[in-house]
Amino acid sequence: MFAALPTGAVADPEWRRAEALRRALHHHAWRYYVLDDPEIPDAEYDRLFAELQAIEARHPDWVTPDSPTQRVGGRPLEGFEPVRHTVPMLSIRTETDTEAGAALAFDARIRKELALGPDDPPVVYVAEPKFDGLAIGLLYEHGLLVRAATRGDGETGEDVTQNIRTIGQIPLRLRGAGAEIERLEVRGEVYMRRDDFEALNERQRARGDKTFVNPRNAAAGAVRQLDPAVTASRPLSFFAYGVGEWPAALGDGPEGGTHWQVLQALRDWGFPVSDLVRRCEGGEALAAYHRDIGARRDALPFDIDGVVYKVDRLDWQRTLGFVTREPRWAIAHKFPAQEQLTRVLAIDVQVGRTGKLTPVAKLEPVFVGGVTVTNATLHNADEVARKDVRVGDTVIVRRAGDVIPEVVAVAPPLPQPRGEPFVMPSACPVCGSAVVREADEVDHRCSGGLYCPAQRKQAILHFAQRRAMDIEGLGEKLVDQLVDGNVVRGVADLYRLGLSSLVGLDRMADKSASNVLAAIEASKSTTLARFLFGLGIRHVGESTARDLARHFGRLDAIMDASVDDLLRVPDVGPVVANSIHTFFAQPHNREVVEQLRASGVHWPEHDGDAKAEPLPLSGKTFVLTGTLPTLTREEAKARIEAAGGKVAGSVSRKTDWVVAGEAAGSKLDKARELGVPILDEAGLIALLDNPGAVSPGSDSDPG
Ligand SMILES: NC(=O)c1ccc[n+]([C@@H]2O[C@H](COP(=O)([O-])OP(=O)(O)OC[C@H]3O[C@@H](n4cnc5c(N)ncnc54)[C@H](O)[C@@H]3O)[C@@H](O)[C@H]2O)c1
Ligand SMILES: [Zn+2]
Repeated sequence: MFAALPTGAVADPEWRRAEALRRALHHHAWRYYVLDDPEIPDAEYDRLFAELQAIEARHPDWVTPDSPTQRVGGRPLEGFEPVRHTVPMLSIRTETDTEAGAALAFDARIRKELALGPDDPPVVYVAEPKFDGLAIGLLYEHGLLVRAATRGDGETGEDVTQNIRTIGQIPLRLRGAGAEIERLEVRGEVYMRRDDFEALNERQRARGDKTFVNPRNAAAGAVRQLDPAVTASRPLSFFAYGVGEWPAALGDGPEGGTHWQVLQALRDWGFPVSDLVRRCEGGEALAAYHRDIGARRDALPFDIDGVVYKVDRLDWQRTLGFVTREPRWAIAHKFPAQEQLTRVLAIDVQVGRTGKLTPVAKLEPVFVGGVTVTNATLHNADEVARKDVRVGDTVIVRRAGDVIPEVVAVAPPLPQPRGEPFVMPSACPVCGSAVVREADEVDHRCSGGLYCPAQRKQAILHFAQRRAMDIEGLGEKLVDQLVDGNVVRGVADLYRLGLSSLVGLDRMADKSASNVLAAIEASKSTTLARFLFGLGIRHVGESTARDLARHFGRLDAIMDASVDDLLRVPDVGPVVANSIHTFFAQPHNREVVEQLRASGVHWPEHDGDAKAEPLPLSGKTFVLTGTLPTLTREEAKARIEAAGGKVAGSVSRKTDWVVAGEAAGSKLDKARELGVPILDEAGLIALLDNPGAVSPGSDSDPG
């Protein structure tokens, strides 16, 4: 026999859809509330939630008690002590319609529920930003913070007191009259400012760690840490917006008491209360508030996802009461979402003014944070690999405030088969020069600094600056015009400029044009150090340029120097040496240098310090121990130093020779242990007389 066929609701495709939605919403609520690591943007979650609500509204008998529409938040995490809320911490009914009409509809509903007639005065509301963070209940006894709890599932939260104590904006002791209240529970939002969030992610990125999706999840994750030291290391902020239990000491709440008074009291007691909160009379005023805050949203230092309207009179709040998971006297009126799903059409690489390569996702156009976005940054190659973003994937794009849109994560399901993993090109997509990535750096860079069109403006400004070629009058505005008008394509073109190409440019009279030309002409006579610095080779600042000029004396010697040759310059390490070598290995950079020389740029050259005969033992370190048969310590030291060597006090791996005499002690043992060559006096004299003959390794052990 077959099992009975499903009948009634179970066979209904809409019932099956509701089941699927419940399953999906449970999964995403778990990722969001329990793990602080959502897989889909809030807007997507809200869309699924609204769809389920609509089905449940048509079929009230299908509503299950565990339906996400009937519950608040998520289960508390194990590892925290559970805290039962005396007054439940609820959700707020969300109005996703971002048009002003939603405010009017809320006002109309409140008037109806309060049975107000057309002749009654407008209802007074308090309108507040809806901070995008994590709700916290703070319990104070006799003015002292005794417990802090998360919302959890609304009934039971997590005890996060130790973590909350690390947040400077949360008072540990209340001020003024607050100190006298026997028991007070303050509600508010822990959040992370946008700049703090960007800086935190920047640090994560630099360390090669996973970045946070948005400030809300970073804040929630920081509060729900088992180790308070981790919380303390994350920059968290706080706004208070209400009280749970109305303090018994204040009576039953003043007759005619208002939410506005509560906020003022919270301020007096030492809590940060947003100065964006307003009293509004009637629905039109709420709609105006929504528009006003919406227009200022991008400029705020923190994320908000909407505004909250609350009936001001506390007695009316009590009259209106609650439904399952939300109060009837408040509503959240949303703004356009700052995160959306879209598809990656391609991953391009952009070259910045300083040669930095940035992978950028080309997106299917998507409306996010109030604008249509078609490009979003992926920061660097490591970041693309860490997030594993590939062409064809669906991703979460975030655009908040003035921060450039960013791909924050790949969203499941992944397409099958997937695209190829992204690889950084080895040649600059703009100029074809070699792309390099230095040790300990996350960024890839184009090495064609002098030639690369992406870096033209920067290169010319650097070249012309006072400390380099000193071309007075060639500032940013003029360079912009010259490059944008295609009059100048690189530094070499400066020496081909004539009066006709300058006159007629914005703010270029005959006089200033001839001044600039004269300055360009005068710059032809320069020094090798200035010229080198002006080339804009990465890591070659003024002082390195001077060292290079002194050491090599001639430009050709520097251009042809090997990395080893470059390493002989004092203070030049491997990173700098490689950077110089790579720069001159680019044929295009060399061409520009030739063009500059051909236009008459010149400087005095000399043979360079490098060519002077080096002392035979320069760079060698000796350690003396024991009594030598004929030479005193001082004599031995003087003779070593005259040959360019150094005498050190203790033996290390950097020691080239130990010179040991009678009664040599621990230094000799150390030399043996490290395998440092050992000389007796005769060996030392032989070495001083003929440094080439004895090399480290051929030791003559006196013992
Ligand atoms: N991306 C996902 O997978 C996912 C999953 C679950 C939930 N969510 C998101 O979570 C939100 C739903 O959350 P909710 O039901 O927890 O409630 P809610 O965030 O919509 O509203 C209640 C909360 O608002 C906060 N709040 C901020 N400012 C306030 C103010 N001035 N006054 C009072 N409260 C204020 C409080 O923390 C309170 O707990 C939705 O935005 C939803 O998209 C996303
Ligand atoms: Zn380039």
